[in-house]
Amino acid sequence: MRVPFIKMHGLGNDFVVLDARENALPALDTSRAAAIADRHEGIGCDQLILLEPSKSADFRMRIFNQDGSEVGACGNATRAVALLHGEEARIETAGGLLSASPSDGGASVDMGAPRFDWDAIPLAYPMDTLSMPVGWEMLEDPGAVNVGNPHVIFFVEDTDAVPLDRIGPDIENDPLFPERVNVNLATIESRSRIRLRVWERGAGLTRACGTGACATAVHAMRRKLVDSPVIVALPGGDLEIAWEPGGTIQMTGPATESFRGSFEWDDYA
Ligand SMILES: N[C@H](CCC[C@H](N)C(=O)O)C(=O)O
Repeated sequence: MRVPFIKMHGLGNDFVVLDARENALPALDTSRAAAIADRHEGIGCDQLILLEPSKSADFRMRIFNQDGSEVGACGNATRAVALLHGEEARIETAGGLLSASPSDGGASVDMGAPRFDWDAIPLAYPMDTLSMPVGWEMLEDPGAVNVGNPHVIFFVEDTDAVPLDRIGPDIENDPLFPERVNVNLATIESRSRIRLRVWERGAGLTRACGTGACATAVHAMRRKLVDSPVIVALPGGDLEIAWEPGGTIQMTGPATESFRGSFEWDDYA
């Protein structure tokens, strides 16, 4: 069975998008998702995105990390599929109902309300998620936020001075995080700008992480370190994040279609 795909990215965080809204696809399982996402033997991407019909929204977006794990949110992919859809969209995801408005070269997305309770992150036991009494090597005093997926955020003097490729997997897989976690390293440059590097759950170091930018901005606002809106500067480029306590998170930034192609479904088992 020949299957078309659209290759897209948000600030270099890249996706293979399968659009099954009109024509259903056979069930996509973890191993097939990982095989398609494999950068050496597959098409290659950070996340595989599957669009399907929805009973409660314009369409459903399913998100599979490069390791095949299915997760609840992907900020950069939400902007990409909004651009692909081409008009205002309400999008059903496992992490909640989102609304997106495409603009030229990108999109603005209402990412829903952040959650802070320890069991909403989730953590393995009760803890203050605004200032957690835990640490890994030179990283300490993190915060945790769920924005449809779990994030832990550390403030550091210099994001480039931390060996995130070595420490990231240790934190991602720590038993404190029963569903694993995305690891964010942030430097507060001013009250209107944050520098951010992310080790993503199930994908590793990426050039950008939209939900990481949302979680980090909200955490920095809760600690009264920045104002809203704030620019989050990722290796791949900038996102603008706005939030007020009690409200939902607004994320604005670019999205790009790289190319289109097709592949033989049965080649990826
Ligand atoms: N790795 C994330 C999913 C992708 C998030 C990221 N690519 C974004 O733009 O938000 C997780 O396992 O929760």
